Amino acid sequence: MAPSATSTTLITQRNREDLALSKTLHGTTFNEENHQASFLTKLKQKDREFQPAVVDNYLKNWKEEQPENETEEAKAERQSAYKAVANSFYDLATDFYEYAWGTSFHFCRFRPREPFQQAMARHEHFLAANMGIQPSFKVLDIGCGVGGPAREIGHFTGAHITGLNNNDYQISRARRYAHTFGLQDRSDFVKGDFMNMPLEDGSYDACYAIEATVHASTLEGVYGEAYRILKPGGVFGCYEWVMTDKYDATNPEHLRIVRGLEVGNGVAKMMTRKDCLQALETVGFTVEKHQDMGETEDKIKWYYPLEGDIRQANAFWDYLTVLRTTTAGRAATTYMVRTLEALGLAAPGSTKVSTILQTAADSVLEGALLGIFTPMYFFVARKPLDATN
Ligand SMILES: CC(C)=CCC[C@@H](C)[C@H]1CC[C@H]2C3=C(CC[C@]12C)[C@@]1(C)CC[C@H](O)C[C@@H]1CC3
Repeated sequence: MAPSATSTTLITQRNREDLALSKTLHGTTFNEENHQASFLTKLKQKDREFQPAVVDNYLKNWKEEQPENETEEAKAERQSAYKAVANSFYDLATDFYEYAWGTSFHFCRFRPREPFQQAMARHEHFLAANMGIQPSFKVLDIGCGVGGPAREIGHFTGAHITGLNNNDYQISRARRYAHTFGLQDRSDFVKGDFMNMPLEDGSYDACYAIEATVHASTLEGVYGEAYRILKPGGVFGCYEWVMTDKYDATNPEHLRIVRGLEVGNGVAKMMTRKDCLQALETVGFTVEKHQDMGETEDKIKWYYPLEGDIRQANAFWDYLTVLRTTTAGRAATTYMVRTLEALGLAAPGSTKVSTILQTAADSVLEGALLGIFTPMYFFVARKPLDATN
């Protein structure tokens, strides 16, 4: 069902509030003329009172220190706050991501001697090719970040891409990048909640999500919306963040890693591989392909930039990427941010953000090394041709 008139008014009202909050936090860095500002300028320009409040509010979503002591009620409360969790996380983390990683916020596989940006693009092409995206297609990118994958897949396939995102700061950046890179005529960006998409039933030929639907409160909710907006016969492709079958929900060590994945990445609840396949089936998709792309014989593992194996870097820019993302590089960033904050050259709260991101990297790496986590559970699913909706 498309949203009713009352819910549309409510959505418009919330969107205005979100935008006002985002503009307050980012200060002048939200403005068009500061789009290209350096990371250091962005750290300095954030609102000095508002940023620490956003950080503290974000962390309050995990009140109980020991994950095994957390009540079902507390977990449910966080799940229902999924929107605020993800929105405040990306308000805080986006500048750090762009500084260290680029404009495509996901992991990828690597071939020997393959430069980082090329590998990232190949990962996006792999998804688009497996989905069979054609130039005539109308495609939705669910949780589009600042639009890196939408631009790459748009150029690669020739299709029209709509990016859907609930974070105003990221949407404004995605729109400006689309202009800079000449894709403004074949892309647009819509502000909205992917659990309640402001889009018509049966209006897209294809949709995809790259490491984004993990921010939903339930996978049935977001996959159900993907199903609704697709035309009969439409295709949904995804790289999903999930806990693998090796994950044991009674193991305190595993629970600690899950907690790190959640706090460090703006995730209200990590789901399992089984939850993912079950949700696709429940909402009516036919699963055509599914595979953990992280569990391969690849010589160079997808997590190498976080692990810090600088020998795998292949291009000049890769050395800079790896230097920023390794354990030492991450610690150096936090040290730099702490010093800048003490000198008044970075807004208060910046060091806490850097520390939250350290937790992200540590838990991603620990989960990967134990084989209990993958950020690239790949699937292609189809809405049946005879679906009535
Ligand atoms: C959050 C989700 C669902 C997906 C994003 C995946 C990755 C792009 C990020 C996961 C961990 C992130 C970290 C950084 C960049 C983006 C990620 C790799 C940093 C390297 C950014 C700079 C900080 O100083 C350290 C961060 C570590 C974690």
